Order: sequence, then structure tokens, then C-alpha cells
Amino acid sequence: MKALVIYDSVFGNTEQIAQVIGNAMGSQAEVNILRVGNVKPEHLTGLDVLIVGSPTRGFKPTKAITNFLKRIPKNGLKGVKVAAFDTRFTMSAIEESRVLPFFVRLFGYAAKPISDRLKKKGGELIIPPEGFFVEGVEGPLKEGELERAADWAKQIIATQ
Ligand SMILES: Cc1cc2nc3c(=O)[nH]c(=O)nc-3n(C[C@H](O)[C@H](O)[C@H](O)COP(=O)(O)O)c2cc1C
Repeated sequence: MKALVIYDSVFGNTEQIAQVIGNAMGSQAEVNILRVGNVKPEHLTGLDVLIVGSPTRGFKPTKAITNFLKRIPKNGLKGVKVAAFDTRFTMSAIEESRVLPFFVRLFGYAAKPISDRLKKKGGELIIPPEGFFVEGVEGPLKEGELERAADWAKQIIATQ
């Protein structure tokens, strides 16, 4: 099985999650883990599984991830199993704000629009979009999130 994990990351938290996901799959698959800026069209050929992750910024993926997804040709992910994840504020951090809970309910997080776009390009979603929590803006990741990411990756492997 050939898998690719593509991520963007500003402060390093999403990168850590991407590495854990890739490494957890690595024992069962040929896995590449690439920052979105380093992805070339040939990386997408012959893939069985594509996983894309982004920090949630303003309720959305980063511009680099959005642009990458837009550039995938129509039906470019036909026959590819896909999954999406994001990193995001903890629920308690959101609830400390007066206005944020309202907007989060309305606009959500990055993983859902990523998975929608992957499906639109022909990919078959194999697991619901997932979010991993960071403490504050720059992290660190909430305790236990790296383990949760490894479990999530194992669920993906189990679908193969
Ligand atoms: C400008 C900005 C906007 C953000 N917007 C959101 C948001 O809408 N929802 C959320 O849950 N977290 C938001 N965050 C927190 C980020 O999700 C957090 O910084 C990110 O998960 C860290 O990942 P990274 O270390 O890979 O950059 C925002 C952070 C910044 C700096």
C-alpha cells in the first residue's frame, strides 16, 4: 500500500501529528510525509491512500492547503482512499471567549472542508474528518493527542 500524508503547519503542532500518523502507518505501508509546499504532481501518482492535514485558521485550512486542493485535477483522486485532519483550539479555550462559540458552531474547523474537497476530486473518504487539540495558539498539543493520532492512523490501516 502506498500512502501520502500532506500537511501544513505554522507552529509545528500539525507537523507533529502528521509525523505520528505517517509513522503509525509506516509499518504497514510505504508512506511519505510531505509539507504541502514540497508536494509535486508526481507524488500523487499511484497512491492508495492520501491524508491531508492543516491547522484551523479562521475556521478554515491554510491558504497553502486550500490552493493545493484546488489544483488537484478533476477526478484526480479516483481510486484513492482519502482522510482529513486538523489541529484546533481546545473546547475550553473556545468557551472562554464570548463570541467564538457562536462562530465555531457556524463555520466549524478545517478538516471538514478538506475532506469535502478530497471527495469532490474523486477520493473515497475512509474515516470521518478528525481534529486534534492544541493548548493556546502555538501549542503544545494537548496531552494524549499524539496517541490519539496514532490510533486514528491505525483505524485507517484497518480499512485496507
Ligand atoms: C490567525 C489564527 C487563527 C486561528 N483560527 C482558529 C480557528 O478558527 N479555530 C480554531 O479552533 N483554532 C484557531 N486557531 C488556532 C490554530 O488552530 C492553532 O494555532 C494551530 O492548530 C497550531 O497548529 P500549527 O502549530 O501546526 O501551526 C487560530 C490560530 C491563529 C494564529
